[in-house]
Amino acid sequence: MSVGVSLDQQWARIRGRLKEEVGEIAYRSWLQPLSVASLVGGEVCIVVPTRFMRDWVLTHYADRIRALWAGENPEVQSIDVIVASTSPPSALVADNDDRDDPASVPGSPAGRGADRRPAPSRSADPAPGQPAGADPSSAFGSAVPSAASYTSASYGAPYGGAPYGGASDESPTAVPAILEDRSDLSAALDPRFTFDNFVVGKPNELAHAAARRVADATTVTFNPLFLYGGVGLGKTHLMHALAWQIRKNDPNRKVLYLSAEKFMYQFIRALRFKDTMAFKQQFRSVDVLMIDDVQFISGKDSTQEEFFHTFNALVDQNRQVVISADKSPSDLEGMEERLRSRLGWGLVADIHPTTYELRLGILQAKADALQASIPLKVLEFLAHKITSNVRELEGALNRIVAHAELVGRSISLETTQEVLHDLLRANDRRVTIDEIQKRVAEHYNIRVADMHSARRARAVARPRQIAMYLAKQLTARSLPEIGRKFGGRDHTTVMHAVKKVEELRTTDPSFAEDVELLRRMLES
Ligand SMILES: Nc1ncnc2c1ncn2[C@@H]1O[C@H](COP(=O)(O)OP(=O)(O)OP(=O)(O)O)[C@@H](O)[C@H]1O
Repeated sequence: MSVGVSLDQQWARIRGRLKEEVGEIAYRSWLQPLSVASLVGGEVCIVVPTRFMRDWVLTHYADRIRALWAGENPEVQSIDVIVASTSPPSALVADNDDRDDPASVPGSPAGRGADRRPAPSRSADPAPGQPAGADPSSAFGSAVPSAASYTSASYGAPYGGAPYGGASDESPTAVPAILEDRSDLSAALDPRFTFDNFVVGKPNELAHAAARRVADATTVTFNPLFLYGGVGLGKTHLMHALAWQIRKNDPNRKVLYLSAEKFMYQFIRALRFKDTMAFKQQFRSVDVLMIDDVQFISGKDSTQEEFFHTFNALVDQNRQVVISADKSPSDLEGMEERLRSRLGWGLVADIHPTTYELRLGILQAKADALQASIPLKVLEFLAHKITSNVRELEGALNRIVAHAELVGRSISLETTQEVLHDLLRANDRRVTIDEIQKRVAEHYNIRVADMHSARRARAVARPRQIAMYLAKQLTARSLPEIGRKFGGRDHTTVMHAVKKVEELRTTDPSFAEDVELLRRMLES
C-alpha cells in the first residue's frame, strides 16, 4: 500500500492546526507520534505506537482529528486508530514456524517482520514508537509494552463501530481494500497478558483454573475449552496467557491464536485467491487452535461451515481447541445449532462481572506494574466507581498516571475526580428500586413482598425504611414515586423513613455500618 503525497500534505496541515490548538507539550506528547497510513472508503487510518496512546488519542483528540480531516478532505467520514508494533513480531505464533509458512497464502505478509505495520507516513517526524520530546509511551513503555501488531479502534460516523469500514457480509467482493493491509494472519501475543499478570478472584477463578489446566496438561483434557464473559473482563488476557504458557512448556507445540474475525478474513481471502486447500491445511496442522471472540462469525454461514469442519478435524485428531466468546454456546444467536452444540462439548467456563475486591486487586497490580505511587484511597475510589469492565478501569488508571506525569502533580482523590469526570459520570450506576428492595430484604432475611405490605412489625418496618432511604439516595426517583413502589405509600411516609434512617445513622454506629454496607453492595 502506498500513501499518496497529497494525503501526507493534508495530514501535515492538520498536524499544524492541532499543534496550534493543543500547544507544544501536548502536541509532542500525544500527536507527533501519530502517522497516517491510508484513506480507504472514507476512513482515514492513523497509526499509533502503543495501545495506551491509542486509548488516549481516541478519548481526547478523535473528535477534533476527524473534524479537521473532514474540513481538509470532504471524502473523510471517519477515522480509525490502530496500534502498530515497532519491534519485529517475535511473539508471533504459528507463522514463525517453518512447517507451515503462511507466505504460501497469497498476499500474506509473513516474514516481513516490522514491515507488517502499515506504510509509515513520509513526514519528517519520528517514526511511530520514537516520539520526540515528552514521550507518553516512555512512561509506560517499559512496564506496558505496546500490543504487538495491530489493535484497531474505529472512530467516527457513520462507520465508527463497524470493523473495516462497515463490511458486514462475507462475500469476498464486499471486503474493502484496506483488508489487504491488515492481513497478518496469526495474531501476536501481548507480552503483558500472562498468568502472572492475571489477578484471580471469585468471578474468574473457574475460567482461570481451566485455562491453567489446559495450558499445563500433557494430554488433551477438555475439548474444546470454551471461555465466555462480558466485554473487557479478561477473556483475551486468559487466552494469551494460555498460549504463552503452552509455548513455555513446550516450544515445539504449534499454537495458532487468532480472532474469529481474522479467521473469517483469512477464509475470505483464501476463497478470493482460490486457495482454500492451503487455508485448510494451515489450520488443520496445528496442535492447539485458539479462536477469540467466536461470536463474530454469528450469522456468517459459510465461515461457520468452514470453522465447523476445521473444529471437527482438530478435535478428531485430538488437538486442543480453545474458544472465547461473549456468550455461552447455547446463547450464541446466529450460530448453527450443530456448531453451538459442539462448542459446548468440552468445558464451558464463564467469567462473571468483577467484584469490588477483584477490581481493587487488579488496580493494585497494575499500579505496581506502572511503578506509580497512587494513594490507596484513590484505588479504592476507582474500584468503587468504575464498575463497567476491567479495560475501563485500566484506562482510568493510565489516564491519572499520565496526567500526573504531564503536569507534574501527585495523584490525589481530587485530581482523580477532575481528570476522570467524564468517565465517572458515565459509570454512575443506575440502581433500581427493585434491586434495592431485593438486596435489603435478603440482608434482613425478610420477604421482598414485605416491602410492599402493610405490616408494621419493626422487623419488617425498619428494613422497609432503610430501602426507602437507599432509594432516595441512590436513584433519581421523587418521593411520591418511591412511595408508589413501596405498596402505594404516601410521599410523607417516605420522607419520614428518610429522616428516621438519618437519625439512627448518627446515633447507632452498627446501624450506620449496616446501611453503608448495603449502599456499597448496591453500588458495586
Ligand atoms: N483478572 C485480571 N487481571 C489483570 N488484568 C485483567 C484482568 N481481567 C482483565 N484484565 C485486563 O483488562 C483488559 C481487558 O481484558 P481483555 O482484553 O482480556 O478482555 P476481553 O474479555 O477479551 O474483552 P472483549 O470482550 O472486548 O474482547 C486487558 O488489559 C486485561 O489485561
